[in-house]
Order: sequence, then structure tokens, then C-alpha cells
Amino acid sequence: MRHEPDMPLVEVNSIGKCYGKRQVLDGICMRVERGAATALIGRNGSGKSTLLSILAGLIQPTSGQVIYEDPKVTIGYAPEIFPGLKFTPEQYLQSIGRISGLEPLELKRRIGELMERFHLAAYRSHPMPSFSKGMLQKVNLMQSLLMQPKLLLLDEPLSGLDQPAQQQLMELLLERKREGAAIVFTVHEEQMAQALADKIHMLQGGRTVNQITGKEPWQLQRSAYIVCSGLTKGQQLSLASRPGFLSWKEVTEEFGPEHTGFTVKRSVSDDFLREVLGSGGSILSVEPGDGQGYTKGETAP
Ligand SMILES: Nc1ncnc2c1ncn2[C@@H]1O[C@H](COP(=O)(O)OP(=O)(O)OP(=O)(O)O)[C@@H](O)[C@H]1O
Repeated sequence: MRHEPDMPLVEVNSIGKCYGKRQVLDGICMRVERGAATALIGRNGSGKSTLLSILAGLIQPTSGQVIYEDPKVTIGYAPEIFPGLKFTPEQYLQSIGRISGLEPLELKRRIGELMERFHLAAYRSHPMPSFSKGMLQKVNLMQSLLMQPKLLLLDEPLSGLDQPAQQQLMELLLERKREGAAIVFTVHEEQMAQALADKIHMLQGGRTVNQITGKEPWQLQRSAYIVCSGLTKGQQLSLASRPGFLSWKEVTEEFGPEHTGFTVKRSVSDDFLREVLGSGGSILSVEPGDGQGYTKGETAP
């Protein structure tokens, strides 16, 4: 089969999904690139898991197309809910590997490696119904990684994992990405989205509301732009040293002399506003984002 040189691993063309009369996905387009991670974010019920299941080929879209560059691409899928099956993790992974046609020695090696990476080696022969949520999630992730898939689809991968396990998973996923795998994952934790994702795909009510590429736009998405006046240079400097400060600029042309536009993390914007007022400054406007004129490399006064 011949492919366009810049063809992505998977191309999603305007897909829709209906359950009965209910449309849960509508006109979704996305490109899944090799060596890159896409975070699907959105509220509960926005369609993230449905989109992942469609990418995994487990359910069919009602309209549109999902085009895989290689229809035989290996896919690893970790669903949101993983059942506590009556096997031990070793038995379970053995049977998955055998069904997938992995050579026995190689299968044994991979299972051993994953058990070590996920710190589950001591429990490899324990029955899964006795496992905690976190341990089950580790088995879920291990089965998705077993075949070293080119496309890794993870539904809330951090769910149930403690902090060290989350950190280890992140390292492993960054490794997989460096090795060229494409990752699509759903996430509620902003930290993971920032650390792993090259692209953020935001869903709302089954529709794409935003697609952000790179780390900086993601940060700006969660920022507030505050235009204020009446501050001395010293007060501006003090504001610029506060946690959550991102950038500043003089905005005399737009707003008049001695007006300054501060971009800060949205999580600290209330504190920042209080500080401006407490310093005797005036607030002219507050809006989401960066005030449009943001340029890379702008620094504190
Ligand atoms: N098999 C199904 N039959 C009918 N409706 C379904 C089915 N699966 C999902 N839905 C509905 O589709 C909508 C999208 O569900 P989906 O699980 O994809 O959302 P989500 O963004 O992953 O939510 P969450 O974060 O809660 O997992 C929801 O309203 C859900 O109730």
C-alpha cells in the first residue's frame, strides 16, 4: 500500500457516534502522529472514552472514517475499568501474549520486565480478585504495553495509582514516545497532560471545542490577563516575583500611559488582583488568556 509521506499513524475524519437517537460524538477530526501524545480532555460524558474505543476499533463510528496508515498497526488499549479477573497477573499476561502470537521466551522476558517496572513482581502469582484498585490498574497498563504497540490508547491511566507509580508510568510513557509510539490518553490531571502531551484535544458535549499544540498554549489556556495601572516599578517587580506570574508588558498604546498587562496562572489570579489593589493600583480589565499580544521571551520588568 502506498502512503502520503506526511500521513499520520491514524487520521480521524469527521466521525460521529450515536447511541439510539443520542449523538455522543459529532464531527470529530484529529491526526494521531508517531512519537507524539494527545491528551483528550473534557468533562464527564463529553465523549472521551467513546472516541478512544473507536480508535481502538472496539466500536464503530456512526459516520465519518478512521484511517490507519497501516491497518495492521499494533494497538494497546487500557480501558477505564479493568475487571478483577480470576487469574494471576502472570497467567493473564501469558494468555494475552500467546493469543497475540508472541514467541514464548520473548513473552516471558517482557512479562518479567513489566512486572519489575510496575513493582508487581512479588504479586505475579497472586489471584487478581485480591488486588487493590491500583494493582489492578497496573495489570491493565501492563496488558496494554505487552505487545510494545505503535498506538497506545489509555483511558485515565493514572487512576488508582499512587504518586511513585504515577511517576514511573510517566517515565515509561515518555520512553515509549521517544521510541516512536503514538499515545492518546484521557486525563483529569493537568500535570500529566502538561508533562506528556504534545497536543490537547478538548471535547464538550461530543464536539471538539479546542485543539492546542505544544506546552505554551496549554499554559496560556489556563491563564488570566490583567490590565492595571497606578503601580510603581518596584510594585511591578514585586508582582512579577509572585508565584503564578507568567509575563508582563507595557500597554500604553492600547490603554494609556502607565498601564501594564500581566499574564498570570488562572489559579492565582484572585490573589494577584488583591495584591494589585492592596498596592494602590487600579484594575482596568481581566480576561482569560494572554491578551493576544503575548510574544515568546517577554520577561519581567
Ligand atoms: N454503550 C452506551 N450506550 C449508550 N450511551 C452511552 C454508551 N457509552 C457511552 N454512552 C454515553 O455517551 C456519552 C459519552 O460517554 P463517554 O464515556 O465517552 O464520556 P467520557 O468523556 O469518557 O466520560 P467519563 O470522563 O465520565 O468517562 C455519555 O453521555 C454516556 O452516557
